[in-house]
Amino acid sequence: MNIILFGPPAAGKGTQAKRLVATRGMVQLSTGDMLRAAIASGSELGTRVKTIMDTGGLVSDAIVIDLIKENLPRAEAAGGAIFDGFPRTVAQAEALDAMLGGRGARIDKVVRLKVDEQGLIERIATRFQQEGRADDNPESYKVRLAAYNAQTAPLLPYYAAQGKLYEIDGMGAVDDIAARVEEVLGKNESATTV
Ligand SMILES: Nc1ncnc2c1ncn2[C@@H]1O[C@H](COP(=O)(O)OP(=O)(O)O)[C@@H](O)[C@H]1O
Repeated sequence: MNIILFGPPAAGKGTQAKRLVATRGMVQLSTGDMLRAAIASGSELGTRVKTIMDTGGLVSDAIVIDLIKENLPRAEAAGGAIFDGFPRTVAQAEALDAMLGGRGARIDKVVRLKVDEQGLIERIATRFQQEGRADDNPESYKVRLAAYNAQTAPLLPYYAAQGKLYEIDGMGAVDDIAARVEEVLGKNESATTV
């Protein structure tokens, strides 16, 4: 099973992805983690993306599509991928469909974590204090939220049209949200339609 965890920045996608890695043995494919690893390693790619990431912009589709492509075989071997922070544009979603299709696979479900904006702002302030991620500062976070609304939110009708979109309440305790995700993954009935 291949799934996408969907939602605005700081919605809790990474936290839920890690739970699914632990409970289901799936592989988390987080383009944000891959890009941060590239920066930490001091690679040429890392140097190229650092400023864009720190200021909250999106890196180019070609870069993140390549990162996903490199990692698909590993997820396939484990029996499934959890896409976290990818796709973020319609072009990325189309490339993902093509890449999976070429391997005889597909996205099975898209789980949207619905969160309120005030909740996100509080989360990000806490995470900035705890983890010190450069792009969690208030200015960059505003840019990330704007990028989500302009470029990523249009993926909701894209996946709804494919009958793959499931929406859950992303507010509350991590365990409660994890239970909602599990419920959706176990479901056979039809997804949200728009
Ligand atoms: N799929 C992607 N397309 C473009 N840029 C990306 C993508 N994934 C990650 N990035 C870059 O990495 C940053 C951090 O992403 P991520 O770790 O997913 O954090 P969050 O979900 O908290 O915003 C993004 O703001 C963007 O600059």
